[in-house]
Amino acid sequence: MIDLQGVTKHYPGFTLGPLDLAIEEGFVTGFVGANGAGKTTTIKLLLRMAHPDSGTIQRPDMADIGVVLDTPSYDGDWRVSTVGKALRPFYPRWSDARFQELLERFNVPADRKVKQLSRGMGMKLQIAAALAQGATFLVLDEPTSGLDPLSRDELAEIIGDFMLDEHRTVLFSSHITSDIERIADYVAVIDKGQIVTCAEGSELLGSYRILHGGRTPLDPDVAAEAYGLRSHAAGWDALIATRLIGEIPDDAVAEEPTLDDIVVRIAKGH
Ligand SMILES: Nc1ncnc2c1ncn2[C@@H]1O[C@H](COP(=O)(O)OP(=O)(O)OP(=O)(O)O)[C@@H](O)[C@H]1O
Repeated sequence: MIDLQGVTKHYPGFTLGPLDLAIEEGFVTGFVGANGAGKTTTIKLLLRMAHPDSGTIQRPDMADIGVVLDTPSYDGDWRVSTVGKALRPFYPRWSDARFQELLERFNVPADRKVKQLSRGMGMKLQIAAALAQGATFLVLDEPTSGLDPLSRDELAEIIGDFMLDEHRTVLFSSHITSDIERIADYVAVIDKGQIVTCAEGSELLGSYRILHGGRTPLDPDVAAEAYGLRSHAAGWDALIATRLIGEIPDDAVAEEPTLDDIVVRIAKGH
């Protein structure tokens, strides 16, 4: 349903792609990468907020895509109730009753101005709008940044409810990898404009190891492919693809990385 093939986008000093990314229908895909890796650019291309220089993008109709950004893009002087009225004409399946019901459930005051909403309320307003619109594909760009643990927990619950219908799909970018680990079925890792991997969560963690070595140096061929190799007084450590790890030296130990380890070491490069 959502498929990017050979997509590129050039900005001065940054190139996204060529990028291939398939987002599985019926699942939540988490999108992670360091600052400036290309997450928002990819999301903008998906949402037609930017045009690719090349490649093809298959996505649902815009009426089926619900968008949640870190801050709402509505006019700050609109009242929450005005947001519903303003969006209604653009979405054939829009439901005022559903919008009202969700605002009440999320405790978002209908008479409050958008600019007066807290971060958590702004996020919930956007979700209420996306669900009232009848979206089947939710795209969330950094929705949990600046949110307290309670609001992040509520978002996880809302996404869980949304996913009860097997034809619904979510793409969710975040720097808070614990949120990604909790919510996402698949995780796509982007680095310097390239998708490094996209895999089911536990498969992703299983496909890398943090190797802590002692005095025996890392095999040079493996070292060339290792990420974030660090030398220190007691030896070295690095993130290495599990398939590349042959014989582990006697004085080395392999441990399963966290998603943070993977993002950080990949960003440090070979
Ligand atoms: N409109 C633009 N004009 C020029 N450069 C841009 C534009 N939009 C993004 N970039 C550049 O593209 C690169 C990727 O930015 P992008 O916002 O996609 O990264 P990101 O992974 O979302 O980062 P962050 O986690 O910090 O939000 C950055 O170097 C950024 O400066």
